[in-house]
Amino acid sequence: MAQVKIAIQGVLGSFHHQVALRNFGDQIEILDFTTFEPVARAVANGEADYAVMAIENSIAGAILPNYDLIDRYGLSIRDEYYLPIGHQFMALPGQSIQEITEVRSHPMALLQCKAFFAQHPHIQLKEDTDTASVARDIANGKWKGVASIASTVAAKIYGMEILAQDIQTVKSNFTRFIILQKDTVRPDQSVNKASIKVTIQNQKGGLAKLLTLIAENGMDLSKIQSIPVIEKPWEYAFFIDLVFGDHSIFSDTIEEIRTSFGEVKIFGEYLSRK
Ligand SMILES: O=C(O)C(=O)C[C@]1(C(=O)O)C=C[C@@H](O)C=C1
Repeated sequence: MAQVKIAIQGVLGSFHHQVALRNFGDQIEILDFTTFEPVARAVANGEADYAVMAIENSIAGAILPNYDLIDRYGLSIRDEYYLPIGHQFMALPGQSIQEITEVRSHPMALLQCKAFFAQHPHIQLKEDTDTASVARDIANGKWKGVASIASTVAAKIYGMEILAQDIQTVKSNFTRFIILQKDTVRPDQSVNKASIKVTIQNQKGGLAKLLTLIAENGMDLSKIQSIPVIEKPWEYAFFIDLVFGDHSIFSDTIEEIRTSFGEVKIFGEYLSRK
């Protein structure tokens, strides 16, 4: 039987890879890419069945460009996954932290460890494609003086020594990933979360009106993110996550938003995994 193809950003041992395994099991084919855009494209053109995509982190915040990718490539959200993230500071075995002059990692990983590097100003920070690929490159190139921030799994795979454990600024650190597919997911009535996009013309009290409508319908707004509408300078679209108890209340709310604001795009209706 053909294996399910999952597109991810990052290599074996990256956090995306770990979510793909936890969500789909190990009988999968991984299509790995160095950036997020080809991940979205692979799902849109049918090369991959699903994508795993990080969307926000509890320390570093939202990965804004990914909202735009979901929108532009017309992808649907079928599920979400919250992965606890522990960042390990690792290098070739036998070195001390004092001997490390450079650390390379994914920009989101570097952001999550800002406090640690403030205490080690002799280490230069460099952005790279993903956490695990740097561990792999250090191992292959036998680079001394260079470290990576990656997972314990990546340290094991690439034979790195962990010099400092769990260096993220706050120990309890989570990244929320979404699982994407090309076709619209047909939700059943048990779903209790939805991701939508509403565009509001710049009018007095527009956003307040939208938020009031959501609150008055008893919906829990779990996330709101404004993204500029690039063709129309200074106009914004709002990406909103709603959590609800009753699906019919969600449907009614969407109708009310459509009546007041025009187009509402639904990216997906799924189960909240928080
Ligand atoms: O570099 C990795 O290992 C990734 O999977 C990327 C990524 C991200 O995009 O945020 C995933 C989780 C962590 O927040 C840090 C990096």
